[in-house]
Amino acid sequence: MNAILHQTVTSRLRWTTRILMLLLAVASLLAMLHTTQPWPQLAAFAPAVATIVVLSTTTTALLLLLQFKIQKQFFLLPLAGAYAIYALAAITSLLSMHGSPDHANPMTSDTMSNWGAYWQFGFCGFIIIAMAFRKATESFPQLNRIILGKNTVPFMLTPLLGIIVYMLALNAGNLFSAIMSSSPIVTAPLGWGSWIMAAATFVLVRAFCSDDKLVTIFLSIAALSHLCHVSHLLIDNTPFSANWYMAHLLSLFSFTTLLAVLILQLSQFTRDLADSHAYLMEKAHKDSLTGIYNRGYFDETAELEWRRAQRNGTPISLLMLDIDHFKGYNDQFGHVKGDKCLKKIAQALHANMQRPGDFVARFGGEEFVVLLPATTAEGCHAMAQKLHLAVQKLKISAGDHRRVSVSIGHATWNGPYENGSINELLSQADLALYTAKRLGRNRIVRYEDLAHSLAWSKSLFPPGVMSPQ
Ligand SMILES: Nc1nc2c(ncn2[C@@H]2O[C@H](COP(=O)(O)OP(=O)(O)OP(=O)(O)O)[C@@H](O)[C@H]2O)c(=O)[nH]1
Repeated sequence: MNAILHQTVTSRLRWTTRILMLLLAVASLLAMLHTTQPWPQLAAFAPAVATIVVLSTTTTALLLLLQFKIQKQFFLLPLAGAYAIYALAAITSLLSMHGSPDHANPMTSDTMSNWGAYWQFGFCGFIIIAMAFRKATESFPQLNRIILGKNTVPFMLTPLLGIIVYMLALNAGNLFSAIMSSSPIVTAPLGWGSWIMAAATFVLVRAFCSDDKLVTIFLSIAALSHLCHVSHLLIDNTPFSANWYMAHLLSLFSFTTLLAVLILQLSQFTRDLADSHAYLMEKAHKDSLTGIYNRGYFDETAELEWRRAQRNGTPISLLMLDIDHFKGYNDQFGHVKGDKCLKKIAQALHANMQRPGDFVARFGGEEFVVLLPATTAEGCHAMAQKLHLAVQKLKISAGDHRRVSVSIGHATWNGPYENGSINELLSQADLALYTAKRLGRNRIVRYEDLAHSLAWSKSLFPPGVMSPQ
């Protein structure tokens, strides 16, 4: 399957992304010029943004984990960790909103909460780790195999352990109140530390992975949006100011860009999977030479149709066709022409299947089987005549002014179903075919006629050979 994330982007997309990043930076700078300008107060804005961030980061983390499982690329794991950390932080932020929009943010106006600093550092830290792994595995792809071994589980637990230890240390063992605490504890230095971390993340994403892969491009946009977001929060976080709104909008942007690509990737995976499934089903059910259904498909479907007929109490018919003197044809014209002849006959038979449920399959060698659900013996006989004629109409020369012909035997089951099986019906049709061959070929024999002529059948079938009832 083609992984969109690792696809090289077209130069048009590369330039579009560069222009988009430039616009993002310019818009951010312009907004900074109107930092304190008050905007209409939308009380629901901050909770709405926090909710969207929770949903998008959680989904992104889950999709990245899914990608990791499919692609076995180790860097996707810390990347998922980065988004998981942000999801956790956004949930905390959402839970701690007590009517004041201040609490929607990791950083308050002039200070920054411990928790906010933790998530800013965690998010950026994990992205840097992911990029470092990506760079390393580019040069040493075998690293993926080593890392994906037994060490994966402890590695996955590390961020979780870090969060727990941090909370315990912070709040003397009271985990829940540590999560809910939004009181500004740490002052400006952590805010600046956070900004430096965001700036370093952007620079490293660009420097570590200056390739043109889709994942790099979108991570660059996400990292730049995040840097602008942190910058806005740091300058001024007065609720409902232009700056405050901009910071929130940027946070949305930074978390939805990668999500959009991941959703695109998922839809492509689903499409590829459906295509592969359809291709494999086709391969598994079709005969490679003639293109019609194979024996495996017949066995599966005939059993189902038998049970359906049993449930509905309707008749079911079966025809067996065999090309006459095909060995002689092969010997005379060669196997390549023999194959062509088989193909022509198979296609002619297939073209005459008109009712839904009717189908022809290659039973093996130069033998075909036709299943006719809900068809009486008379209907089946009419179908046999039609197929016999269809082969005659092909006018395939068998040499010496002869044409290739087929022998047909058919049988119909009218019940009681509990005393029979599809295999028994198959044996009856086979017996009728055998009789057609014994009687001189190029003809149709119905099993029901055999069954009514017991004396005849006894002479035809010596002891030990299955005879009609
Ligand atoms: N060209 C070709 N020949 C095949 C294929 N499958 C089976 N055959 C040939 O079909 C012939 C079947 O021969 P037999 O079973 O003796 O039957 P027949 O010569 O048709 O004689 P009757 O059925 O009694 O009329 C053999 O020569 C097989 O090699 C195939 O896929 N391609």
